[in-house]
Amino acid sequence: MADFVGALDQGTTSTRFMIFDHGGNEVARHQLEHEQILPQAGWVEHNPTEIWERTRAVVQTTLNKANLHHDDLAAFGITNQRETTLVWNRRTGRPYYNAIVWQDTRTDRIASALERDGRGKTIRHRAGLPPATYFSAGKVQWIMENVDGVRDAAERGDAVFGNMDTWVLWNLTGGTDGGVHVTDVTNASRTMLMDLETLQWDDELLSFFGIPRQMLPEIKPSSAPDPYGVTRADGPLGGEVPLTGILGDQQAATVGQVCFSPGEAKNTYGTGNFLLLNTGEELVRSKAGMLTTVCYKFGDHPQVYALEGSIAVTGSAVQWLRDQLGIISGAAQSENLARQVEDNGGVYFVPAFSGLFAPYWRSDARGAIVGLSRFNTNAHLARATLESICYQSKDVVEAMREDSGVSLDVLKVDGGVTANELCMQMQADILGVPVSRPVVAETTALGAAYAAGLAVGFWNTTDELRQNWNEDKRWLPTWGEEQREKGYAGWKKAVERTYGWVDVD
Ligand SMILES: Nc1ncnc2c1ncn2[C@@H]1O[C@H](COP(=O)(O)OP(=O)(O)O)[C@@H](O)[C@H]1O
Ligand SMILES: O=P(O)(O)OC[C@H](O)CO
Repeated sequence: MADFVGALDQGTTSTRFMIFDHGGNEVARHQLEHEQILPQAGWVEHNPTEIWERTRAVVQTTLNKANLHHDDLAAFGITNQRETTLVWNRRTGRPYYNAIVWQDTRTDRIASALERDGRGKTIRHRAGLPPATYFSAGKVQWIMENVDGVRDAAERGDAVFGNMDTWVLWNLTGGTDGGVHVTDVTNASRTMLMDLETLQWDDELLSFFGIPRQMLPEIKPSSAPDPYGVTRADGPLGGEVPLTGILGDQQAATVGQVCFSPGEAKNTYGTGNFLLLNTGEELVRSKAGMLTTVCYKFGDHPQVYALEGSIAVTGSAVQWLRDQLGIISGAAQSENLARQVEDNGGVYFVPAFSGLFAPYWRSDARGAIVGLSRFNTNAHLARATLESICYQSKDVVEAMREDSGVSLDVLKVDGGVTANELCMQMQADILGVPVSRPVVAETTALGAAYAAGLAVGFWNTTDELRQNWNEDKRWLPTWGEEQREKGYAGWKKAVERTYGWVDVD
């Protein structure tokens, strides 16, 4: 058996390829950003051709950096930004429209109609998701209604739908020349089209959005001993490697953090934040604004479910300070700027750029900075931005406790923002719970590598994977209860100020 496993992480801001050894250690990586296309307020798109080109480039460069070849890889795993929606022509390989990103709010009318006319109740029960702009089905409907020729092509069987896992897999396995059209259960569970119990596309859900079944990829397990396909020899790997793992990126991070037992949770801090709690084989239906989602399904083993608190804007609020306001020149500088002041100076920033996701699900909310006085500076705003990441996480931890009865005794964290030591200290203070970061912070790619490697016997059991997890750093709470309650009360008041800002009806 080859000595390494490769994993592609096609994320919201960048695409990276990483190679891991048997101990779960990183051997090499390369990463490239892609353009965020913002055609109008609330719209976010990616160019799928650019994403495929970036994929080719990162795979080739990583192999070159490590001086490895395709036959050094026992398996290839894919993880991806979830929900982001693409429709392309299976004969020409050409996309009909840019990929509509999960953060995009153009489908707010579609989502609010679902809620008004009662279909939302069926979607909540069957798909485990609230009707919101976030998920794929409304985006497919929008493309069919607004892009010439797509509906006819879909009915003829020419136009196909996929999230980014499916797009990358289709291209890696051959594109118009034999590409496979497949997704995994975790990605399918984010479309609003899959029945969470049967793990199959559901005809009634499809009819809500007018989506013909032949547009959809085949749903497979997240770890597939019978491979989805092999990389084509004239592709970026230059040879055949079995493609045996696919996980949506947040489920991948849960696997990379070895949260294999019910009650174990992780919080990933990237463009947005995503807290997932493993609920085992039990499908827990949320009453507190969490999503029910498939956590993973390894081969023939029963599927494992999770409760998820999805937050749309966290790291991207830091990017906003950099790109739109220009008050920092890089994300890391947010820490230095925020350290210039002792506290938020009364300022709260609710970055509801895409409405509010969990646990509020308010598509009528928009961002607000409140509590300003003449005393405040950029440093207070930087601090309020980092605090907003932590307060939004507290909101979902509270909701999770309500749904599951689980009180976390430690929060496992990962993702780009966890490099920010001040933010992690604030998180421990605001939650009143220790925060723990692992040595291998790239848990998303690692989780996809684990799924792919388990399928081919590179790793044999989840217990073996647990041995690979080691703590890098732990932050302990320093605030008293009174300070914590006062700070949180201010946050809750600020959140209320964002409601009803846009009219979605
Ligand atoms: N030191 C830092 N402090 C605060 N935010 C950071 C820092 N470093 C990176 N980020 C934020 O982390 C995000 C990138 O994290 P990453 O895990 O790569 O995200 P994604 O997988 O969503 O592309 C960006 O939004 C960036 O603003
Ligand atoms: O690409 P990320 O890390 O921002 O994750 C995006 C999520 O999968 C959206 O649901």
